[in-house]
Amino acid sequence: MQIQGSWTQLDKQNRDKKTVSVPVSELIGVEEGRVEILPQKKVEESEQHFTVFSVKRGPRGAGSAGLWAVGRTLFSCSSRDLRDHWVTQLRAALRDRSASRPQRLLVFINPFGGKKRGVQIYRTLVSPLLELAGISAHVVVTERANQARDHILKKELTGFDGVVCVGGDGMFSELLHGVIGRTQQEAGLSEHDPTETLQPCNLHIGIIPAGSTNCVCFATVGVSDPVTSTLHIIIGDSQPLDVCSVHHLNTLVRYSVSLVGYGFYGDVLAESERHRWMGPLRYDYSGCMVYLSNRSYSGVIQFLPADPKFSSPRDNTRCLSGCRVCSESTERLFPQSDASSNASFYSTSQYSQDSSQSDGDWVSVEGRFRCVSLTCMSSSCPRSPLGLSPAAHLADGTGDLILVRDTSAMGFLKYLHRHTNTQDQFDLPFVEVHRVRAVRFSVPPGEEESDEEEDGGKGTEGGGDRAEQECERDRPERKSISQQHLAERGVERGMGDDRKKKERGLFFGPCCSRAPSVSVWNCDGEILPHTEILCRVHGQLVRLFARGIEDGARTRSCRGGGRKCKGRCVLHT
Ligand SMILES: Nc1ncnc2c1ncn2[C@@H]1O[C@H](COP(=O)(O)OP(=O)(O)OP(=O)(O)O)[C@@H](O)[C@H]1O
Repeated sequence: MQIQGSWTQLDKQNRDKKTVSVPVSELIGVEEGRVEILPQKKVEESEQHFTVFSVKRGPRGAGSAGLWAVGRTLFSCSSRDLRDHWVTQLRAALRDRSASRPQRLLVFINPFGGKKRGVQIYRTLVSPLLELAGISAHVVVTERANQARDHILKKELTGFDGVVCVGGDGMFSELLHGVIGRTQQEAGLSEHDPTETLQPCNLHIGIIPAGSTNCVCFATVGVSDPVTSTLHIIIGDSQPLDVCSVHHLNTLVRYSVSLVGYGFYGDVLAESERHRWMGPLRYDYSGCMVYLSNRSYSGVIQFLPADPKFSSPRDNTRCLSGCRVCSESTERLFPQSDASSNASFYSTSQYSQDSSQSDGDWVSVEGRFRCVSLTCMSSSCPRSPLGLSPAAHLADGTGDLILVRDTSAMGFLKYLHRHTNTQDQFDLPFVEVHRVRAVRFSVPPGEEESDEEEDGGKGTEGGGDRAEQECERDRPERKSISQQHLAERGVERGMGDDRKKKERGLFFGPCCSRAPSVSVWNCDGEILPHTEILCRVHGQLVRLFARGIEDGARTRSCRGGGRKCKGRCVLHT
């Protein structure tokens, strides 16, 4: 049952204005006196006043759904005793009814993420709110890539209720790998075995968006806003999240929550890594260049379909806060009575990379594709508000596999454009979408990249681009994953293979002087070092301090503490 606090606002003539209700679970803190927290802390001592801080939802409307702010309500009492009584009672209510709230957090700040404002964002917006809520934080400002992941994997974490990153999707990925890896180590499980039923992680992950891409935050909260995310952490929201493990020959390559993409999305990432010096603009530039190059790739895709009776990628539903499909999946994924059923569901034979189509359940598709994408969530972002797969679920143990077959340049543009509006991007003859539990990808015999050792401009070092080199000096070890793989694979060499010249669009020819026979995989913004992979979706493997996207129509609008509420309120018991 949700306990509500409600009060009536009074205007200057002490007349009732309106009654405001706030669930106790959405109270942030109570302070004696007249207090302001943001943008700067101001305290005015007063024996008869106290200030209540609570979650305030932003006005409904384009772009603000899901935006939370700090609501501030000033109460005046007839005596100091009465004031103290209220403060004590409210603090006790907060303590008693908030078992899920974190008390101690481990925070990692990437000082180089996005516009390099991570430290400032934490100091000015996050830390004051954590302090108000009585949450203590141990803060690590990272000095190198993968420091946060290694810290979580190796250091003592006793006493922490959650780990938080201040950064972008890359930082989130570090925490994801650290938390999953640590949990499996402690459980004595092998992450490399694709048939293993991994142990769900108890340590919650919080994301304070401060990167150039904050897709995971946007897709799980609905907005990319540091204050909103901090408030979700404070009130101890808990959103389970499916995670896809990517394997190559029985070795874990990476975990992904948003996109494992081959073809267009892989090429855009590879191209953008070469233009890192451009900053966030590089994604637009690379998107245009790769689109103009008009490439498609051969591939064999095998997938294990999810049970269509629970949901489908084209059922026009949205995974919103309190999603029914996800809650029902919890019961299926973690049946109280029979813990072993999960293991048999994912039987060894079904996941063996060597197994053939005779596995029965596996479906096989072969052809030339513009892109092959697997996503465990809608992957909505400000540019694509409904995302790659609008009906995908955050926590139902499935992913959506989107196959875009080779088509004309105009056809592909139509597909891409539909991500930016409400038109159905799957309603095109060259697009198919499947809800799946696992996917295998291989290159047909004879199409493998035969020329990995081909010469010519390998890596970025040889490029001699000064701006790029200066940028890299700012970001020690940043080159370690994607750029290393690019250099090793020779993807940056101009992608040469004259055999494929005839497959280039004539009109767009100048943009793709040489077409490659294979693409690369983009795994949540990192390039994978392998082409042939096996992906498996692990239902509700991690938990975020979030609650999914709130349906604006269903949420209560709390206006307490707004500018018009000058603060004289009467509390109802
Ligand atoms: N101190 C550091 N120096 C260099 N790299 C770091 C540091 N801390 C974290 N990183 C790495 O930087 C990468 C990008 O960070 P993050 O996701 O926070 O920012 P971003 O701006 O969204 O990233 P990108 O520039 O890749 O879009 C992460 O993969 C992380 O591993």
